[in-house]
Amino acid sequence: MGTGSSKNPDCSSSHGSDDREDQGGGQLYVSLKMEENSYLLKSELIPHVYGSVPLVGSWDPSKALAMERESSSMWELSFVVPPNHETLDFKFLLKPKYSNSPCVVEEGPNRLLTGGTLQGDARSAVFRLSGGEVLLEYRVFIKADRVSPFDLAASWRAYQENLQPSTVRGIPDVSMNSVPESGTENCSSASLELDLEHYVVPAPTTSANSGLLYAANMTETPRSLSHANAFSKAAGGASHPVSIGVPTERPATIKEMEVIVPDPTIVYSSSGIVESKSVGTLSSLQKQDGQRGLFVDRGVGSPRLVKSPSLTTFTVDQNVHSEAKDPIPAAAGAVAAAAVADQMLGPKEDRHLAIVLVGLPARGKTFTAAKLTRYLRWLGHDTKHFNVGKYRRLKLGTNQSADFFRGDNPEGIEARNEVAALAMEDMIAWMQEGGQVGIFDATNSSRKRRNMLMRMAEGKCKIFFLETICNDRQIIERNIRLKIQQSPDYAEEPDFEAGYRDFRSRLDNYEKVYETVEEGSYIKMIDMVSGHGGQIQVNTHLTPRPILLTRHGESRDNVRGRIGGDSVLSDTGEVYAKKLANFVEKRLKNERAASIWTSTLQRTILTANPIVGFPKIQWRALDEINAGVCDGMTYEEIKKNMPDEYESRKKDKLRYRYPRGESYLDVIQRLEPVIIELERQRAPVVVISHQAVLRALYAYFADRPLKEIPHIEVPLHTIIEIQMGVSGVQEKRYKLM
Ligand SMILES: O=P(O)(O)OC[C@H]1O[C@@](CO)(OP(=O)(O)O)[C@@H](O)[C@@H]1O
Repeated sequence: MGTGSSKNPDCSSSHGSDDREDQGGGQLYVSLKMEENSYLLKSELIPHVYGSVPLVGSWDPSKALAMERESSSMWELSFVVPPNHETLDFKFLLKPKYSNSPCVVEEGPNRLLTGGTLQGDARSAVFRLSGGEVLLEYRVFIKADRVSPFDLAASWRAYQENLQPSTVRGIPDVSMNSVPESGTENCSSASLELDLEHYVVPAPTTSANSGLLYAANMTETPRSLSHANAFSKAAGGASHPVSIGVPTERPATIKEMEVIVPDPTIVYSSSGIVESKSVGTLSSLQKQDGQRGLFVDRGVGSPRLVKSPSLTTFTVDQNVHSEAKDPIPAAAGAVAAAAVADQMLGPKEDRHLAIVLVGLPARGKTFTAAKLTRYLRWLGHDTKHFNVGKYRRLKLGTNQSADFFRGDNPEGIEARNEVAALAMEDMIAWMQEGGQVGIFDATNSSRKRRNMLMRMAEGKCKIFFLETICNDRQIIERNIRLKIQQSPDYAEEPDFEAGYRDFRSRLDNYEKVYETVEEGSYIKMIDMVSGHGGQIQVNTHLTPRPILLTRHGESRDNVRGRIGGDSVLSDTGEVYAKKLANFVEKRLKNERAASIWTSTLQRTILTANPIVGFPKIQWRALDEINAGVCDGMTYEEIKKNMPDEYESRKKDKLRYRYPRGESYLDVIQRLEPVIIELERQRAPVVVISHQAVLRALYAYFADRPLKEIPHIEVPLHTIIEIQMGVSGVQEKRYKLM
């Protein structure tokens, strides 16, 4: 039975065993916990699990699965053992958090789980550190339950409370194939070589997708640089002008990035709060109705997302606290801000809005700003990201020490205000040329600075503050370390510790004078990444995870050239479904969790059918654009019988709405909850959907302009892999047939 081949685990080895035997049927849900009994040393050591099956690294310590903190003393990890690995040998090991020193494997024999039963009685895990002198002991709790595939999928955390019974052709909304469908084997490894690279095809090149699609380093560059080629002119004669003639569109380097976690796209923790207040300039908007709320037709299986952030943002702050226990979608701060923007701009496209970020350094402001920019652009608002740090670096250079940021350094304060004012001037100038939403990214940490910005905005644009507050020391610590590694401010600093000390003292200087926002209109994001009392959400978004987008296999209607409909797959489409299953198995074989999302239409469900081992979710929001009265017709028939409709669509495909059907803009709107859920997911997702829908989803990730969406190439039988990482979004295409 199973693999269970017990190699002697050795921390320095990196070979694996994958001698699968297919038993079929079994599905073990394993839950492992480790409890610390003292904090001594342990906070620096992350417990991991590794063992005999590929899922837990095939005895390769570098592929061991990390446990996550469940509470201050408890670590947790749960996973599903694939059906053909009913026997699982494993061990716990400790990996140092920050250094490269070797990991430490627990003492004693391997732990053995056979058919859901734990052999032996080891209730603790003992580790010997520092050459055997220090003994660390953890209590361990191991639980294995045999679950039916359906139970497993249905109990899947993200969807636990959100399922509605399906009325669609008797197919469950959530399902999980535990056994390969008969016939799947025909198209096994033989037809799809192991080397997935063999199937890579170039993505259609656009200015936007040459490698890195969107990242925070694409923020605006001072106009004075692009217009006059001399920054110092517009800078009001401030000291030390830097290089003249830096190209505005110069290629980004990682070091230029201002990417900082925490990532606000992480699931809300129990204590995650979005506070909002609408006063002054926004008050008149409270009267607007909620018709333009963000969440429209969530579709089957979509999460029940409390209530539309666009409504919440207009309530008084306390109301929102009471909602904090609910699973508000991740990125909600950004989404809430987007909703405000959406409401404020409304149908009158000539309005201008400045979203001014506020927060201490290392609180994720730039990350939020970049996300917000992409999201608002996707919604169709002309949006730009102005990063004051970039202005400062271009004007004053990258080597400002912590003293420059002292609250009692008048020259420093003046120079910083000057660059902030310059960025604000640029933003307003851009708005006067038609720009709609400016994201103003700086600490803006004193009331005086914010007053200056409000004065500058008077009569020119509306303004609201988006404050990010994080009280979790661990997260701040991690962000600081990332900052030293990634910020251009420390690019020239070879000594990490020196950089660390300098940034710490910069932070102290900011903390001394920081004033939380109490004026104007604001949204506060408070501890959105962390929680207390066992709810720490670790930002696994730091690890890139793929999103695979594909159309269904060719359908019978595709063969006939008929649009819409709900036909089954053609023979070619069925071959694709098998190849896709094979691809997914290989591409995601090292992932401990992933899910398959389809629409509710047969052609996507059937395409997903041969994929085994992952939960499948149907979303009505992923259904193809509704062609209304044209559903089931060919384009030729529409042209002949409804020439006006045909011409109107040709003229403006983005806005054209099929009679009794939908437009691309409608599709974009109904996809919002899908986007939010995709952002929130920490595991890979395979989205099997349709041409129009995938164009809209792809455009979001690729940051493609709205007007291009209906024309984006999304061919059949091709997988678009989107990699979501801190440094931006990357794309790879595989053509399987
Ligand atoms: O917006 P256009 O370019 O017509 O593309 C959308 C059309 O794509 C089709 C195929 O022609 O999608 P699908 O992949 O779901 O079959 C039609 O059903 C749908 O109406």
